[in-house]
Amino acid sequence: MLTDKMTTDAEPIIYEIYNGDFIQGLIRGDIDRDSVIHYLQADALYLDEFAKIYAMLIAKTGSREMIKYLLGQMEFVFDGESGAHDTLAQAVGMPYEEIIESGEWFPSADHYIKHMYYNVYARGNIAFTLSAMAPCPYVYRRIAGLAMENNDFEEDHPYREWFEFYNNDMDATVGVMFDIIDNESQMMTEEVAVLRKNFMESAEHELRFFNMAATKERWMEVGVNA
Ligand SMILES: Cc1ncc(CN)c(N)n1
Repeated sequence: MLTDKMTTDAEPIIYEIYNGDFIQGLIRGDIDRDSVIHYLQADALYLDEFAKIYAMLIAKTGSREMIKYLLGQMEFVFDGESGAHDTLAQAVGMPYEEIIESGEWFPSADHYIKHMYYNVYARGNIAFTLSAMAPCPYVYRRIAGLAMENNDFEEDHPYREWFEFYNNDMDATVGVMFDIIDNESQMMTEEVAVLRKNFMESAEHELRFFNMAATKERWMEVGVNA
C-alpha cells in the first residue's frame, strides 16, 4: 500500500528526530525550558490551524462518514492534545495561557502550516492534504513508541505523560487517515507521487519543527520584525 511506502520513506527522519536535541532533552528531563516554551508557543498555533484545515476538508468532501471522522479529529486536536500541552507547561512551571499569549508562527512552523494550506487550496482531492497532514499523528506515535521502548520512565519523570499520550492515543487518527490515502490513491496514476512527496515533506517539517524549538528559531530582527 502507498502508506507503507510513505512510512518506509520517513524512517530515516524518524530516527533523526528521535536522536535530536529536543526529544533527547525530554527523555533526559533536562531540556532547556525556553525550548519547551518555544515549542508550546508554536504548537498551540499549529494545532489551531490543523483544526481549521480539517474544517476546510469537511467543505470539500461529500460523504457523511468522512464528515463525522473529520469533525471527530477537530475535537481531538482541541481537547485531546491539550493534555499533552499541559504536561509540558507543568514541567516548565508556567501557566499554559501565559506561555502561549506571546506565540507566533516561527519560520519552520510557518513553512509547515503553509505546506498543508497549499494543498487545501491547490488540490481537489482531500488525499493530497491528508498526505501532508498524516505525519503529524504518525511521527509523534512513532517517536513516542521509540521513547517508551528504549526508556523506563520513573513515575515522577516530568515528560513521561507526554510520551505516554502520543504512544497510546494516536492509532485511530493514523489508521483512518492512512485508509483514506490508500483508498484514494488506488484511483490515481502519476499523482500518487505527489501524495508520497507531500507525506515526506511533512515528515521533514516535523524534524524542522522540533529543531526550531531546540534552537528557539525566530525571524530576523529587522524591519517589521525588529
Ligand atoms: C508540529 C506538530 N506535529 C504533530 C503533533 C501531534 N499531533 C503536534 N502536536 N505538533
